[in-house]
Formats: sequence, C-alpha cells, structure tokens
Amino acid sequence: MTLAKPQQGKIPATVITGFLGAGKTTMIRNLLQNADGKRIALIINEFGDLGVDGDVLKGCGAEACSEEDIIELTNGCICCTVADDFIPTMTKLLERENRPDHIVIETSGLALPQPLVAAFNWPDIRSEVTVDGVVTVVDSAAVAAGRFADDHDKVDALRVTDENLDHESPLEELFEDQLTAADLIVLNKTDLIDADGLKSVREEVASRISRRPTMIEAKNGEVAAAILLGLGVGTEGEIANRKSHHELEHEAGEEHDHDEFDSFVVELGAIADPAAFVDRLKGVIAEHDVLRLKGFADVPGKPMRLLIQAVGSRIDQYYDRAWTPGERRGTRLVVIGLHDMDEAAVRTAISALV
Ligand SMILES: Nc1nc2c(ncn2[C@@H]2O[C@H](COP(=O)(O)OP(=O)(O)OP(=O)(O)O)[C@@H](O)[C@H]2O)c(=O)[nH]1
Repeated sequence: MTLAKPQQGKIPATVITGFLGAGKTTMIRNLLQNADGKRIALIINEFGDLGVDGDVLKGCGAEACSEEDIIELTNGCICCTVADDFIPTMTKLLERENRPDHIVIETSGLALPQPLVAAFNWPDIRSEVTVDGVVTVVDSAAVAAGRFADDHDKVDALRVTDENLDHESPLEELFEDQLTAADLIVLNKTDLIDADGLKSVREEVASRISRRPTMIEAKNGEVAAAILLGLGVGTEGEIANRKSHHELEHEAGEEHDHDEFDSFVVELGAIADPAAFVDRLKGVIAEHDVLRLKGFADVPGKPMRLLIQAVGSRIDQYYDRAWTPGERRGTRLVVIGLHDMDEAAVRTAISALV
C-alpha cells in the first residue's frame, strides 16, 4: 500500500477510553463544539447494536467534524477487530485528499485500549499517524459507589456458570486496564459527589496503577481542547510497558474476548407516559444489575424522539431530534450487563412497563 506523504509531520490521534457510561461521548461532544478551528475525524466504536453514540455526535459540531468525518465501527469491540476493521478504516481515512488535522477515537466502554494503541505501530500507520495520547474517562460517582471495587460476589456467581473464568473481576480488571493505558485521566461527573468523595476517588484510582499519569477533574466532560488534543506523547512507543491483565496472563498471545458481558436490544411500541416509564425502569435496572441502557423512545404526539441514557439506575432523558420523514417510529433500547444477566427476565420486565 502506498500512502500520500503527509504535508507536515504525522497526524495526531487521541484515543478516548473509559468504562460504559463514564462520559466519553459527552466529552467528545463538548470537544467538537470547542475545537479551536481544528478539523477532526472521529472513529466511534460502541458495544451494542444501536449506534447511539454516533447519533448523539452527528450534527453537534458540524464545523469541527462533519457527518462524513464520523466513522462508526460496529463489528464488536475495537480491540478485537483491529486488523479487520480499524486498520482498513485508518487506511481509507489517510487516503482521503482532505485529511483531518486530528483523529479522535472513542473506544467502546468494554474495550482494552492496549491492542488498539499497539496497532499504531503497524508500519503503514506508524509512518503517517502518532497517538497524541490516551485519555481515560472515569465515572467518579460509580467509583465512589464501589462499582469497580467489591465485585467478588458477581465474580463468584460467574464462576459457577464458567469455571474456566480466569479473571479476578471483569469490571475491576477492565477499569484497571483502561487506567493502565492512560496518559491523562479525567475524573468526570464531579457534580455527583462531594469533595471528600472526590478525594477518595483520586486515591482509589491512583492505587490501581503504578504509573502516575496526570489526573484532572471535570463535569459533563468539559475539558479544554488544548489539553485533550495537546498531550504530545506518542503513546504507541510506550504501550508495551502498559500491559493489560490479559497480556500479563497470556504472554503467549492468546486472543482475549468480552464473554463476561452481554448486550441485547429491546424493541417496544410507543411510550405514552415517559416519566412513569423511566421511573419504573430504574427498578428493573437495579433489580437485574443492568450496567448500561440507552436508546430512543417514541412518545405519541411528540415530533421528536426521546433519548434515554441510563448508567446504573441514574437515568437522563431529553428530546434529541425530530423523527425524520419515512423513519420508523418506535422505541429501541440497548441493554448491557454482565454475562449472567437474565436476558429473558429483563426483556419481560421492560416490556411490562409500557
Ligand atoms: N451528572 C452527570 N452526568 C454526566 C456527566 N457526564 C456524562 N453524563 C451523563 O452520563 C450518561 C453517559 O454519558 P456518555 O457520554 O454517553 O457516556 P459514554 O462513556 O460515552 O458511554 P458508552 O459509550 O455507553 O460507554 C449520559 O446520560 C450523560 O449525560 C457528568 O459529568 N455529570
């Protein structure tokens, strides 16, 4: 493959990672609206079949990133599809005449950043692009609530169904792996906890990693573009020293997977009383320990669709855009949980709310 030579140096790429619902898309949305004149190409990878993040981002910062500069990778977690999906996508992007000033990659909330960053060492990519930095977004409220700490009951329960499970705790491990890869850690959602809580979160995050990347605090992902896009690290050269649990356990190169997690889409009809629906949805989420739920609802009489976003049982909702002519109105929600989540029971419980 022969690629056109960049006019000036390599294109910087920022990898944005962090657990499900930490605030990655919100941070990118803010970035696109305050991009200081930079033209950004966005590669978005999502776990679950609905493509909600791409929809949230399209049109929100058209000057910085037009719809054709938003590329969605939907064939599973980006860390598992590097060769088949990510490399060809990058290659196509680099072949474009009108190349971006900066590339931003949002990984799925379940992705290990290490294989993705390592892919920037592939010769064709390395000569054209460098990883400006890995930014790990942390849901401070979830950390304060112990989401990534004492998960041992869950792990024991998983072991009953999968005795080969070699991991300590899927949530804990992913949390640490995403922190391990970071050049910058953004402690997000500071509005949801007090100063003492935040201090504990800082301590807990620091205790999970041996390196000391910069940690900053944010709410609604509000971080200046100059900080997010100006790390200048060249992380592809360092990533071999930031191994994930999986790499440490399987130095022989065994493939990793995300079998510990499951997702499915629930389709419903119109929701006449969204306030009551969301209120009762909180109960279903808590009862079944749903990690993340997001999608769109059809509210009769409303020209716009209702975006529903749940992280644990905290739920946000707003009308995000009008249904377009010819678009099939309906309610579609993607549900993500640990692999022992009872899909049939969750489907039945959500369907009973309408
Ligand atoms: N209270 C509060 N809510 C936030 C903040 N940042 C994001 N949120 C909300 O958290 C929910 C998840 O945010 P997203 O930006 O979609 O999170 P994400 O990391 O992209 O989620 P996935 O792509 O599903 O992993 C949304 O409802 C956001 O509005 C924050 O700082 N404070």
